[in-house]
Amino acid sequence: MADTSNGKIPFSSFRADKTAKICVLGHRGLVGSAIVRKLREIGFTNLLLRTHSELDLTRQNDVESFFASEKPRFVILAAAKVGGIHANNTYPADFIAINLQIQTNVIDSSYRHGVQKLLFLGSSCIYPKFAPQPIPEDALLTGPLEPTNEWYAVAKIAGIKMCQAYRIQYGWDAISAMPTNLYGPNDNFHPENSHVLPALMRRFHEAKVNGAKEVVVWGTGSPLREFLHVDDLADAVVFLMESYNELGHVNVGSGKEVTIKELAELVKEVVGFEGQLVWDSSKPDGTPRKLMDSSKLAKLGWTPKVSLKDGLINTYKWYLENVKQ
Ligand SMILES: NC(=O)C1=CN([C@@H]2O[C@H](COP(=O)(O)OP(=O)(O)OC[C@H]3O[C@@H](n4cnc5c(N)ncnc54)[C@H](OP(=O)(O)O)[C@@H]3O)[C@@H](O)[C@H]2O)C=CC1
Ligand SMILES: C[C@H]1O[C@H](OP(=O)(O)OP(=O)(O)OC[C@H]2O[C@@H](n3cnc4c(=O)[nH]c(N)nc43)[C@H](O)[C@@H]2O)[C@@H](O)[C@@H](O)C1=O
Repeated sequence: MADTSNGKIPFSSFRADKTAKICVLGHRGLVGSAIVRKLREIGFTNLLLRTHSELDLTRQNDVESFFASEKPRFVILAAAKVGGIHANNTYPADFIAINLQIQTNVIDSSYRHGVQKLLFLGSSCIYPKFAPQPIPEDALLTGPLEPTNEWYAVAKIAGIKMCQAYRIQYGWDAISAMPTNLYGPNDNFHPENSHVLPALMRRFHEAKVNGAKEVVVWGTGSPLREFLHVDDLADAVVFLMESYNELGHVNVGSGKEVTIKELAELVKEVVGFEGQLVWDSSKPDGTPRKLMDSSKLAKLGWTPKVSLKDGLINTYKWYLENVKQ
């Protein structure tokens, strides 16, 4: 593996010691659970995990005591207040305050208690609403944000900047990954507060079971979105922990985009719903397009594996086995 260090922080292998204590925060969520699966699959044996009720990451003193006593070597921060367009638009205070609290507490305590490397997860919504497409990393802070998720985006931008500031001031190895829209096992299938893909999977499934003739889909169907299976994201996170230790954040996308209408048709087919789609244009479309430029990650040597069709089939199987009543 090539030495990708920036010359300031010594580069050391993440995979070398499978007994290293790795703290994955948010391990029961979509992303955290996939990262735990991946780490276990490649042989890590000393994972440090806490549920939200065991450790509320918004509580500074509790986070401080946790890091002081546990002293993990690596931290992957996948705990956050997360939701789809409706949740982001309806609970702006929660999205900015909870995310700022969690990430500030975790990043600062990790640094002060000797964590060797931390990975922070942002989101493609950090970029301006009308960023150039595909969106390169340096489009950050070049224009106004999409209003439906600006509160969450501002918190995530602060997280990236905090990692950069600690690297610059203290020479500490904190890196940030920016995933595109994700989906897979352990997603949130809430009817209103979830993201589009799990929301539609549940709605089409319930319509099929109940013999409904129509399913309502939000917005106009014209926005374009890029989807990445969460197992690919987990693989990319491990790859970045192993091979990246520079200042700039890194986009993680599939490179493939679909309109919401195309996505709805695909989910409908996978679920086997045979009725009609009805578009509710009173609901927001959000940003018109957000395809990320993931060439930086590709040049480092990582590419995704799971196609959207296969990922949908795998996720619906998981849904049938784990979620439906
Ligand atoms: N889902 C997506 O499409 C995308 C996600 N991301 C990023 O990936 C990360 C993980 O997202 P995702 O897995 O989808 O989110 P989930 O909502 O599935 O999981 C979030 C996890 O964080 C935990 N959590 C929330 N608040 C607290 C708290 N105060 N203290 C302790 N734990 C807490 C949750 O526990 P509990 O449920 O018990 O509250 C849950 O386990 C986030 O940073 C998100 O921004 C980035 C791009 C796209
Ligand atoms: C990951 C990302 O997720 C959010 O941004 P978003 O991409 O707009 O996310 P979304 O999945 O909620 O919607 C995508 C599109 O799909 C349409 N849509 C149709 N029908 C449903 C539906 O039933 N539910 C939802 N949620 N959307 C629907 C919806 O109107 C929109 O046009 C941000 O929170 C942001 O913070 C963020 O990081």
